[in-house]
Amino acid sequence: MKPAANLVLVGPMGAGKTTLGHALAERLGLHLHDLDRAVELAAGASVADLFAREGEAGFRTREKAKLAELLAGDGALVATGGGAVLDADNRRILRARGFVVYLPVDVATQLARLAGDHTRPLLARPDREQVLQDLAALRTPLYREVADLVFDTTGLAAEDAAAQLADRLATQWMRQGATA
Ligand SMILES: Nc1ncnc2c1ncn2[C@@H]1O[C@H](COP(=O)(O)OP(=O)(O)OP(=O)(O)O)[C@@H](O)[C@H]1O
Ligand SMILES: O=C(O)C1=C[C@@H](O)[C@@H](O)[C@H](O)C1
Ligand SMILES: [Mg+2]
Repeated sequence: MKPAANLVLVGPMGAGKTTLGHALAERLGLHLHDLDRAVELAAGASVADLFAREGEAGFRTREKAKLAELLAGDGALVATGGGAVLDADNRRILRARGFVVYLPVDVATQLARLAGDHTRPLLARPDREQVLQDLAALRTPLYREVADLVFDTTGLAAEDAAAQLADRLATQWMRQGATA
């Protein structure tokens, strides 16, 4: 088993990485580093503004730099953005520096959860269902490639999911020696 480093949540938009991440942080007594939020704070601009100003490529460059920064030390809890796994260097660093939990979610659930959302530029179009299906086809293998644990939250409220995930981590991630 790889040595304990950082605990990282990956998965599609609306999987609950940020929401579950906050609930998990409270349970584990850790601070949640939300990658999207960290990029926004460093740039002084929202994800949507960065996409508009710099294109997706500009956002991905910022996301990559911030992910490397967050995973440079040990013991951090990080919620990534849905596209962080696209970059091969990111996947390498996730595997090397993180105990990675993949939160899968189906497209119908994503559509329902993100119905009123205007903060995710990739969904700022009418054919959201098709977009989410195309993203899933491309990205599901990448989430699987980096995952140490697949944790299905279907039917669970975020708080209950956090409680169950904390139990699973107690027998897996934390027993490897991570400080939580
Ligand atoms: N387990 C859950 N049950 C019900 N609703 C949830 C659950 N997890 C998240 N949600 C809701 O889904 C929406 C999106 O969740 P969240 O922002 O945590 O997704 P995310 O995985 O961080 O997405 P992104 O990749 O875009 O950052 C929020 O409104 C949140 O309240
Ligand atoms: O799935 C994605 O590519 C994205 C997810 C969000 O977390 C943000 O990082 C941004 O909206 C792009
Ligand atoms: Mg998020």
